[in-house]
Amino acid sequence: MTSDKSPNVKGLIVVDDDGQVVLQLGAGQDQRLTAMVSDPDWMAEAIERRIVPALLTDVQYVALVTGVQGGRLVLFFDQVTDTVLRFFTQVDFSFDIIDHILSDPYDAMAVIDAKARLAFVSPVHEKFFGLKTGEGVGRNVRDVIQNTRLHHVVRTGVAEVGQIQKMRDSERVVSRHPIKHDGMVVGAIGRVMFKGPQQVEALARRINVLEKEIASYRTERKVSERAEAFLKAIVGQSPAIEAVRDQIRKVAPLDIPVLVQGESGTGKELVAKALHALSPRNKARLVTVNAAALPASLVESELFGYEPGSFTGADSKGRLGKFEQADKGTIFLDEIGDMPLEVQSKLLRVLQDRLVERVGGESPRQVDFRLISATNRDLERSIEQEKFRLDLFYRISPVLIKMPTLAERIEDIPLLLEHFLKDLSDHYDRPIPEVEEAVPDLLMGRAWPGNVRELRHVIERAFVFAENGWLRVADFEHAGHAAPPPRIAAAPAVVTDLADGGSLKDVLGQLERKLIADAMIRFNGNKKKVAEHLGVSRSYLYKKLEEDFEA
Ligand SMILES: Nc1ncnc2c1ncn2[C@@H]1O[C@H](COP(=O)(O)OP(=O)(O)OP(=O)(O)O)[C@@H](O)[C@H]1O
Repeated sequence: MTSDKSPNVKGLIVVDDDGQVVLQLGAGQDQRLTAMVSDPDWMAEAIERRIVPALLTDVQYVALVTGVQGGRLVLFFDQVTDTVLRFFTQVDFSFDIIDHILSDPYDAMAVIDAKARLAFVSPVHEKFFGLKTGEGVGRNVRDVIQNTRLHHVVRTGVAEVGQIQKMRDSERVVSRHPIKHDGMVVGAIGRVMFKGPQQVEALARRINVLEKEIASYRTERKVSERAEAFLKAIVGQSPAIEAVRDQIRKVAPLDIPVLVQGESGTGKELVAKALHALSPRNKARLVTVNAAALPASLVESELFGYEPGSFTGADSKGRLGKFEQADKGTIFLDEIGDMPLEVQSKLLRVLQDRLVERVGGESPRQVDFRLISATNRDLERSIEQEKFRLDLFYRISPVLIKMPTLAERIEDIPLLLEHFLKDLSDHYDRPIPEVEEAVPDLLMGRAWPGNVRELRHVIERAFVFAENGWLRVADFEHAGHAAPPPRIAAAPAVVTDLADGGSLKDVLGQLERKLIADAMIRFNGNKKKVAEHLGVSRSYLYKKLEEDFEA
């Protein structure tokens, strides 16, 4: 190194084999350094490490210890950066590391000074160029290394990274860095990063593959988190509901039909959603069909689709049936027990052959779906009464998941209460209320013929009355729900407003009209809210409004 700014030898001390100082030059005359090298412990360590810090209060040196005939030579260098000083202070084998870097058989390296003269060529690089050890040193880099640009780098002070350099008929990917001292370029270092662009391409390909793998793991994780969310949506910790969750986990990955049986409002649809979300078909659709809501005349075209112009009133473009929509996914046939017998026969054929024929179509189409069905009916009884086909029952129910009624898992009510209050607070954009201690007991003490759906409605009505951030027993009374004696269904208070007499059907009809009218007033005619509030479907509400109010 020739620059004044580069580390300089500031002095030296020579000691003989007995440890006596025999020569001192420059900084080596400093008494403190003399005392240091005269200390046998310091010298033993310095011989071992070869490069050691020599720190005085006002100046810091790095000492290099080397053997000479009849003794040792200690050279003192100054202008050492903190990092270098730290390296030599903290690493006992710093000399070995430097030795490794300079002679690493995989690391081809060349160092030039500010005048573009080679100062060092690593052994592997010398071998590559057919040079003997040290042969290139002192020569201009351009005369030794083909297509080098190191001389540019010392001139411009700008690094060049990842460049392809042709040397001796092969290409190498190289990096060239200027080396600065106190802001001045004192030299440059060139290193081979990869043995040829192919190596870089191979690396890029590997990175690509890894990136794709990571992306697919991320998607998988997201899918499984989403799937778990569907399981969590089935709120409850009772053994009965835990058993349902276990069954879902076991059965979901298998491609077999599942029948979910349970009273209305027990969460059958939630089970169907979780089964789909945890199945390998979760990237395709879950298509829900409510068999009870379909008039018999439309069931066929709904399920199997129709060709353009196949019947009056049909969409001129034709329509995909639900089975085709569920291709590669899951079809959920809700209320399957209410399906007319003739449709049951057609469904049976689809389940046997996995072929659907559109209304007005000529050739059947192959579809790939998983079937989940649900019913609140006792299908065995329907079979006895010849309302449901036995062969269809076998087809749809290789796995049967029975939903517990709310009465069978009454201990879940506090959790359900908490869950619905959070949900309602989000929905109505109100804070979650505190719950009076007696409320869970009140809810656990009554009968729930409508199961969780009914519980949700009761909580929602009381929530509307909740004031000052508290949900109290009185709010349930306001909502007309504390009145019935525990677990015995009684006529709601509104019955007293109804006209006396008439058959049970008439009285129930009147009661229904009154409830609908009250709700229409309360929700300003918003039919969606009215249907939700009363726990009926919107189509049922429309039908009732047409029959009873607009006629
Ligand atoms: N375990 C549960 N955790 C949270 N919510 C539930 C649970 N069970 C049911 N619900 C809620 O109760 C309501 C009714 O549930 P769902 O529609 O799944 O019942 P269902 O058994 O399919 O009823 P139906 O036979 O009348 O169609 C929904 O609002 C649902 O979110």
